Amino acid sequence: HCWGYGPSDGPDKWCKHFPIANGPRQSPINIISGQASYDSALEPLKLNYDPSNSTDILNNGHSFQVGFVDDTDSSTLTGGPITGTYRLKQFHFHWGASDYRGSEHSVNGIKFPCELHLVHWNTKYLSFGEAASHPDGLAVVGVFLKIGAANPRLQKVLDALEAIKSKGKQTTFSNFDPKTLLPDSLDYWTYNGSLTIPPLLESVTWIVLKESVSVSITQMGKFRSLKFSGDGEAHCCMQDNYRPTQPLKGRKVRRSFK
Ligand SMILES: Cc1c(Cl)c([N+](=O)[O-])nn1CC(=O)Nc1ccc(S(N)(=O)=O)cc1
Ligand SMILES: [Zn+2]
Repeated sequence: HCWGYGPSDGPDKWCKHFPIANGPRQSPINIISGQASYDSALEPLKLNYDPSNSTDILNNGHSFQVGFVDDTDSSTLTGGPITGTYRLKQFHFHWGASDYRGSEHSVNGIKFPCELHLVHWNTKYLSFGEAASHPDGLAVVGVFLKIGAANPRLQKVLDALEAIKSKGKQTTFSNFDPKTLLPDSLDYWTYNGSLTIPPLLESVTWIVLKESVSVSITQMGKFRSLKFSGDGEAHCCMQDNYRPTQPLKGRKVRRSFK
């Protein structure tokens, strides 16, 4: 990759190779709750995941992701602000070097230590890659993680990190239900945005949950024990892998809750 999160290849430099970085619908954004308008037409989110669809966990050099087979409609997102059926492709996280930063979205200027992204693609297109090039192609559900009690639902994911410390490492990861990572309430904010890492494609309907889930300081340490670097390269801790918030440029943020 010619991009990363360091001083020479980080978010402020991405526009050199990806001019869309300065586009009209970039993500993430700071959500100002008082300016988000309630839309009674927004439906409840419907997330139906089949745990047998989870396949692997991979350190891709900028985060780690859990992959899902997406050749049938067995793990889907419907309802919410979207029309049609979107299939789960993968989930991953962004986090900070300290507990005071790490999330990509912020709420009234508040950053969280970590943010989970569940990435889905619109089945009106033939594949994720095809969908990623259309304005209604992708839908990502964002969940904030807040420092508190250790989250037992995270433990299976964090235990698997031992096997994928460095870039390119991958191992099997089966029978995991990502629904267990979600908070009780599925109230959400939604807006039209983009991928938050290159190619920064403006094809994402963002669905950011209002309620956070907990993560302990020790569990945060596990995230930070990963490496951006590959085996044999100079060790570079995987942390601060988040993009700063981007200008709203006139976009409206809606909320599903009163
Ligand atoms: C761009 C692309 C294509 Cl096209 C394919 N593919 O398999 O065809 N894979 N990728 C990579 C990918 O998924 N990037 C991605 C970037 C940001 C996010 S985030 N943080 O949720 O905005 C989610 C995903
Ligand atoms: Zn992400």
